[in-house]
Amino acid sequence: MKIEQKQRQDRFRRHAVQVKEAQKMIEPYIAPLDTELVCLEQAYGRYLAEDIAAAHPLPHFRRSGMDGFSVRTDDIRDASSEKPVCLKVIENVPCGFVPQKRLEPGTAARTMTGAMVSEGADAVIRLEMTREFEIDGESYLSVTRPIQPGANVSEVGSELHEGAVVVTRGRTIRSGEMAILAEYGYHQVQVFRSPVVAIFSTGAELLRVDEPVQPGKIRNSNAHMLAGLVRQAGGVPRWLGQIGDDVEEARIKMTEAVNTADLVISTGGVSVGDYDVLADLFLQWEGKTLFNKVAMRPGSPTTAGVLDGKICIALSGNPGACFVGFHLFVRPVLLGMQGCGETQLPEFAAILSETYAKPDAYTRYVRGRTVVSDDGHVYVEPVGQDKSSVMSSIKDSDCLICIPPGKGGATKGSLVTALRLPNC
Ligand SMILES: Nc1nc2c(c(=O)[nH]1)N[C@H]1C(S)=C(S)[C@@H](COP(=O)(O)OP(=O)(O)OC[C@H]3O[C@@H](n4cnc5c(N)ncnc54)[C@H](O)[C@@H]3O)O[C@H]1N2
Ligand code: MOO
Ligand SMILES: [Mg+2]
Repeated sequence: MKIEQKQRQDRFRRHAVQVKEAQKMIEPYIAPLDTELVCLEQAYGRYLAEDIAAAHPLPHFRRSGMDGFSVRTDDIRDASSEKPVCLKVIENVPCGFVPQKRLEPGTAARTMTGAMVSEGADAVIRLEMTREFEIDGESYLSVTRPIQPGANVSEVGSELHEGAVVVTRGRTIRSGEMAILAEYGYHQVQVFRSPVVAIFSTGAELLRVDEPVQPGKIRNSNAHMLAGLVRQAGGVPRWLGQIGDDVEEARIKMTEAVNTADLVISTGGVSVGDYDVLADLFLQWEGKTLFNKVAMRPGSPTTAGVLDGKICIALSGNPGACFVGFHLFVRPVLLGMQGCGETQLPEFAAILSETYAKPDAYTRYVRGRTVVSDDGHVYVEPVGQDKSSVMSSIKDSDCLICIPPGKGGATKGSLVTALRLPNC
């Protein structure tokens, strides 16, 4: 039998692994990258490489929650409109200042929101609940009702106690984390290095974006979609260009990719067609092929392997399949390389808003949109054309609806599982 013929038969003879099984096959090769120190301004979107513990309690002083007066609630326990209580104002405490005097019975201090509550005080009464007046150049206030001890005072450590772990290693730094890091004085922070992801595309039909459209040819949309998806997952895309349908060219490109990146993704050429050169490469390369078929649609010919310790994921050329394959297989690797524990897309249960009749032997990941009804029920609806070759509906999806394998598809009103897509 000629080599070529044998190869073709090998290409047809594929064992489809389940999605979870395929993910597990990649897992042993995922390792967190080294770490680096970046300044806080550059830290947004990066993944923390250290636990952040509260170096001091928060707040670290007794803080007023209102513009008002620090008072001793005992002093005003019996205050009423008929019998107002008068307190002498002994000092004025703006934000950022330390009160100089302790409150003795019958006194109060003017204390603004965010300022330190005076010693001896156990509450802050709001300005609106008091009437101020002067006698002989001295300030007083009159109070006509009592307030609860602790009112409008944030006690030391009431938000965070000293030593509490506030942000854990592997967490993405977003606005809330930025705030905590700033509060605790992290002008620099240790983060995981961003994985460099080599991307190359195969296909003689591919045009660059700046080339005029030609009969039979298409512009390379996958490469740009993937660059966006890689960025979204914290990676740095490294575009290695597009190659024709030549297995030797693919071999050279794969070697270059492995030598210059932490992770490799390619698009196209993984099915059983005459020019599916990546499929051929994975049958005769020096690397270890992990799987070359997954029991899913779109993206069943998605292939993965390891070369020189680097994970190489060959995504399908069909844009819908490329998109789904990225989320199920590439994104978890990228997140794992950045120390993130939660690498899979979050699952949620929802009601299918219309029947999805297309049956399949494999699980389908249908591009969908989430809608919350007025009565609070969560629905998911397919976002229009769902063929693997359709690209234009990708932008409208915020989830992937999982349609289980079987003859019937899934009917309107049935409960389905969906995977939440990150903001792509
Ligand atoms: N006889 C069979 N044919 C096909 C099978 C099969 O089992 N038996 N599987 C089908 C399935 S499922 C899929 S998915 C596709 C997979 O195709 P490939 O991954 O080999 O991708 P290509 O053949 O290179 O291209 C497919 C399609 O996608 C377009 N494409 C390719 N690259 C890009 C790009 N960078 N940007 C935009 N569009 C791209 C390409 O022009 C083709 O139209 O195979 C089925 N066939
Ligand atoms: O598995 Mo393919 O991606 O359905 O079309
Ligand atoms: Mg093909």
